[in-house]
Amino acid sequence: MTEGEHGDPFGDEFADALALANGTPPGRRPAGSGDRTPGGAAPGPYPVARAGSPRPGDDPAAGGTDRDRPAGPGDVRDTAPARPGKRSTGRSGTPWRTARDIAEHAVHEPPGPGTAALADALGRTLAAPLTALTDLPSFDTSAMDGWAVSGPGPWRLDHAADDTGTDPDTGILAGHATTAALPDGHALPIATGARIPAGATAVLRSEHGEVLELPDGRARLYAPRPVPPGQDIRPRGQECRCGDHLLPAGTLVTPAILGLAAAAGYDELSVHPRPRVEVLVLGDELLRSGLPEGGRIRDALGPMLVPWLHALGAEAVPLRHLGDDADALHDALAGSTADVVLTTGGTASGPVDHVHPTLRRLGAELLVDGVAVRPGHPMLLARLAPRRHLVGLPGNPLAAVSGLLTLAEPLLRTLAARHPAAPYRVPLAAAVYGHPHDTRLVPVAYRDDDRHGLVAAPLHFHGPAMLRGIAAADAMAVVPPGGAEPGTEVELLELPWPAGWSAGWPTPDTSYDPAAPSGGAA
Ligand SMILES: Nc1nc2c(c(=O)[nH]1)N[C@H]1C(S)=C(S)[C@@H](COP(=O)(O)OP(=O)(O)OC[C@H]3O[C@@H](n4cnc5c(N)ncnc54)[C@H](O)[C@@H]3O)O[C@H]1N2
Ligand code: MOO
Repeated sequence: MTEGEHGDPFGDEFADALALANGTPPGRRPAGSGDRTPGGAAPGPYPVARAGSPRPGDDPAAGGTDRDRPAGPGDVRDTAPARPGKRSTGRSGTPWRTARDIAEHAVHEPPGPGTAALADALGRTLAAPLTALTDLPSFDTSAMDGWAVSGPGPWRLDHAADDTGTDPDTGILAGHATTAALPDGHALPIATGARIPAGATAVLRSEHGEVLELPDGRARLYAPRPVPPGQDIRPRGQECRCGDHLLPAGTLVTPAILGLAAAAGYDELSVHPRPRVEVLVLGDELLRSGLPEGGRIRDALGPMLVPWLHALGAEAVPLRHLGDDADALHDALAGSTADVVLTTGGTASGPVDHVHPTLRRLGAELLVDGVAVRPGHPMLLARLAPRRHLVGLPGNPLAAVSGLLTLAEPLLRTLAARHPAAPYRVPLAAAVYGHPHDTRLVPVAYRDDDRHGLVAAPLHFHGPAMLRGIAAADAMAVVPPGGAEPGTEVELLELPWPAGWSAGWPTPDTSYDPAAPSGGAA
């Protein structure tokens, strides 16, 4: 870790804290690490102000007053030339909450709803209330294996089989029904889930009844104690009546909801479509397989982002690796039909960081250009066209996660018509150093604490280029500028793994193919 990596030489304390977190000795800086402006600008404590108008993101209204308006060349508010060292990636930037708010409101509403077969509805949002299409249960149902009995016992067991073919020995099975009414003083074997015959007043569990053979050769059923009327009968409509509202529009479809919908008679559901996201991975240095070698490294973001996006309710079209090719990026952005394009890398001001210049070339409107958050401050949000947006994630992997949670999640949430997660605050198990001015997002894991109950323990290995911390995390803690003491309640951004489960793993790219020779595609 160098301060250059964070792009913001805020003094020893913060640099040292980060150095500690990243396992490097604090207080020692590599020679020249203050020289973070390749153009030779003095490494002063404050970033050089950007040429042109103020950042639109500094004003919450700036990104929200003319939403969905087509972008035109005159919309480009970032007029600074994309020369290394000239564009600031330092302290300034849209405040973290404002950035999330701009992303959430970058589109007014989700695309119109459609219908989806039950299995395809998983992870989408109900566009209409779920209303019962039937009573549940739809008939009086036996809750236990035993006997349907009529009136007080003992009961005769010689009730004749009826014309539906009910076997007097097995009785009424689930999925079957008898049309004959059970006379008072009679009993008939019945299985859990079977329809209660007319005339039955209760069900006697098999373990509670005793069948005795009388001298006359006929069998009688005895119960050790009186059987209250209605015992172990689930009456029709106990859970709901046909027409009852089961769930409101806007509910995220989980596996449990699929079960309820099927029980209530649905074959398909009215849901909002998943927003389509195209992931463009930038960087010539990236390998798609094998071990890092010759200065090249593995692409860690492609494998992570596609399923993560799916968990956020989006559908990722097959991702593309574009290298550091400005024209390829231009053509990909110009030709994309996705609701959201997600780029990784190339957001800073290095010689092959093509995102800003390409957005200018396309006349895109920058809604957020840099966020006051660590890691990930060079992240950006741009409008390519009405209802088509680009989220630029920084290349450092944890910085990319930060951009995903800060900008992509709120935008996709609106597009997928999902509700925001309820605000969630948990005390910190240990102190977390703060940035002097910026919000920090820090991976945490839940622990049980004698004093505070559930606490969030900050994890090591949370440097911007590291994924080891987030891989072990339950959530990202939102640490305000200045840091937080142990026991301070901090807001948590939960990771979408439980939601991801409900959102339909595996993703289409990784779906199990029983015909595949290996027993399933990786
Ligand atoms: N002069 C300055 N340089 C940088 C600043 C700054 O303020 N001034 N900010 C730093 C910060 S903070 C970040 S974060 C990065 C953002 O850089 P880019 O978005 O342009 O990303 P790249 O330069 O392409 O890559 C950065 C880093 O991440 C690695 N990377 C990229 N993609 C992947 C991937 N798919 N999987 C794994 N690793 C990836 C890449 O190899 C680089 O090591 O800029 C700093 N620079
Ligand atoms: O290295 Mo940076 O702060 O985006 O993570």
